[in-house]
Amino acid sequence: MSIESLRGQGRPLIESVRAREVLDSRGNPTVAVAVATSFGAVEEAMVPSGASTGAHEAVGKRDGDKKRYNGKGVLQAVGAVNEIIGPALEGLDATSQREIDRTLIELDGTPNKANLGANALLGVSLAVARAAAISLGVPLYRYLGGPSAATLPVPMMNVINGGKHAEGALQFQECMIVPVGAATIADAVRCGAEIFHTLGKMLHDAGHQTLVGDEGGYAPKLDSIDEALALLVQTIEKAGYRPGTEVAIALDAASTEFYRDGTYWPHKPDDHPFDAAQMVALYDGLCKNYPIVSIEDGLAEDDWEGWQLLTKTLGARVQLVGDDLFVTNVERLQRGIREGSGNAILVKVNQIGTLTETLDAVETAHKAGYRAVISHRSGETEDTTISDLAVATGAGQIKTGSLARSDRTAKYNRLMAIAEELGASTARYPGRSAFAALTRA
Ligand SMILES: C=C(OP(=O)(O)O)C(=O)O
Ligand SMILES: [Mg+2]
Repeated sequence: MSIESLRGQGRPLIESVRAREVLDSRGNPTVAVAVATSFGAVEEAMVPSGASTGAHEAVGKRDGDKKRYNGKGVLQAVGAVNEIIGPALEGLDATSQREIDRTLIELDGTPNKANLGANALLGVSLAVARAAAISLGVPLYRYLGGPSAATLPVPMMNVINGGKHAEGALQFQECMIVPVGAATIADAVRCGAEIFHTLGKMLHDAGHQTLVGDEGGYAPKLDSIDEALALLVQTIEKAGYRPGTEVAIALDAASTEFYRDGTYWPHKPDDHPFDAAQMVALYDGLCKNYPIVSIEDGLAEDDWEGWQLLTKTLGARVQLVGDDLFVTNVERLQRGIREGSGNAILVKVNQIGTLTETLDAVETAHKAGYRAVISHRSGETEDTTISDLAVATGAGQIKTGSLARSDRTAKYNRLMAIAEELGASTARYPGRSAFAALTRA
């Protein structure tokens, strides 16, 4: 028997691929895909969706039929999986993820995956990986990351929601707490929950409403980012932690959302406009006054020049994360690396649409000395694949919302389960070192 004929033997083959429509955390429809293998494994993945989406993201397919889910139905994407993608993958080795993702990209045939839909492709790509892992009897993080998958991520927990994720609140989209002083992921989660509840009480006592936004953080009507940050520092102290040393702060300005005609409007729509240099000065001031370790989308998605200035000014001291700027896209990331824009990438699986392209983005970042932060979307599901992905890639950081709403806590709970499975002597929690500058290759 030749080596060729042996290839594939003993491997789990894809027997069926089935998609269906399910609800996400905003009550909008999204795609769920189940993959069955010849080893008897059946695993499902669900696709998230963003609200402050970047212009350069891969495009998920929505039906546009106003009579179903106000035009947001995903039956076309479901049909693409059941009628086109599934039949093309049946019989393939489920462990050949790179070949499968290439097939998905070719079947779609467009640069932004608008033809079959990035939601259709991603659901299949993730479900294949999940089914392959279960078929081989290994957890997903180990299947994807091998023996080096032992680093739990430091979470950036979004406790104050603004921008597009909460009505009438701050322009800045996310104010996050970062438990850099915790010893384990379980300690980090407990610390986050304690601060979250303390914040709720402080907001209530100050007469603010304590309803939560899309990512489970509070959404008080605060006048300025300064007010939000001062409140966070006070809350961290009140909860019994030292701001900066034990719990740091991270921001996602999501500034593309308040960028119009070449200027930024970081305060209120009727306040005065800022140019990029003024925005950089604003961040410089905030970083001097508050223990900020990370700023995401400080400038807009196509303001490459502004990003260079931001990086020159703050890049040695602060993590500068490109979300809408890089959209988990290797080509855009490579431009940023060449030009010195940012020093970290936010990694969202549905921005690019396949697992291997996501892994390539993380690898490209790490090789260039950029950090990678694995991230949820504002519209999520109970799917916890990103928790495994964070451990598999050794990214060291995750952004997955607040300590309320089960679409967010599912990710934290999965991380704690992974840590327990690895065991205390194996699981690493990098703490502050997750934010130390990587050496450039
Ligand atoms: C998670 C985010 O929000 P969305 O999913 O709405 O893009 C983000 O901007 O980082
Ligand atoms: Mg963002």
